[in-house]
Amino acid sequence: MTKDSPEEEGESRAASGGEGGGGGGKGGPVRRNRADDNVTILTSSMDLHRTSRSRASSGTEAAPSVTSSLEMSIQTRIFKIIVIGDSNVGKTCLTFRFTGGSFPDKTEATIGVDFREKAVELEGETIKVQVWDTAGQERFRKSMVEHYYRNVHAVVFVYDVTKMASFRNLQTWIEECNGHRVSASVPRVLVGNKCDLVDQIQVPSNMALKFADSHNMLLFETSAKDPKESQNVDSIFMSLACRLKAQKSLLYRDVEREDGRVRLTQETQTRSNCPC
Ligand SMILES: Nc1nc2c(ncn2[C@@H]2O[C@H](COP(=O)(O)OP(=O)(O)OP(=O)(O)O)[C@@H](O)[C@H]2O)c(=O)[nH]1
Ligand SMILES: [Mg+2]
Repeated sequence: MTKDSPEEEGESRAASGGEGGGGGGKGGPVRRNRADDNVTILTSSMDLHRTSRSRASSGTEAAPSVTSSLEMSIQTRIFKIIVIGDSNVGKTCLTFRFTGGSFPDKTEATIGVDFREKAVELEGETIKVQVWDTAGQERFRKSMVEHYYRNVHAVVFVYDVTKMASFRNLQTWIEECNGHRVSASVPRVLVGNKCDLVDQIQVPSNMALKFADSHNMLLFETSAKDPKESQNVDSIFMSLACRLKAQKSLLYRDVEREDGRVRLTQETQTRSNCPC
């Protein structure tokens, strides 16, 4: 289902793009990273709600309440992560598993985009991971593509391990991503989904790993369906959140009120103490 874009508020608080390189693709065995001990998942939500910042923005009333809302929202950075790939590879199920902790009974082709969000704690900082579950079918995505890539912080490319065509098409998805001026420094990961279908696997791990390495991406082979893989699915998003946190830290130096709206001035600084 297509919903209102949360971009405006995400852009205002999240670190723009990212720096420091993709950082993945170390070679060796397929990464099956487990969530870091320093990571705590606080809450999850299947719908993206308006945040305190945007509510504060609309009012012109008492400054103290605006200030306290801002103080709360300043503490919460948002990382926008988009999930891209062929239709039917399991993008909706993977994002559902991460944000909701379960496998959906039934899914329909995503139209436009579904937003899902989860608050996590990394080294004492609460961060909102905002997942954009995009449509794989061209007819359901063409009017949205610009929005997908705008101010994105990380990209998850998904293929179905039981469908070679979905793996071959990754090149096209990467080209689309590059064509939308997504910086090479924005972290990207590769996910082979549906590993529970062991008898039907068409894409060998070594082939996927080679591809991931050549594009400087980490590879995760997992299953949105298998509950035992739940932590591995979490690791996909948590590893990106860790890297983004390590790359940038936002400082809000100034709060101005302009024409009845609150405007935040932001500054970034590099950090290098990611626990992952
Ligand atoms: N066996 C198995 N089936 C899965 C898995 N993940 C998703 N599926 C199934 O694959 C089908 C497609 O899943 P979706 O998550 O809707 O696929 P999508 O990539 O979001 O598709 P679009 O929205 O059209 O782009 C559904 O029937 C899911 O039940 C998995 O890990 N294992
Ligand atoms: Mg979908």
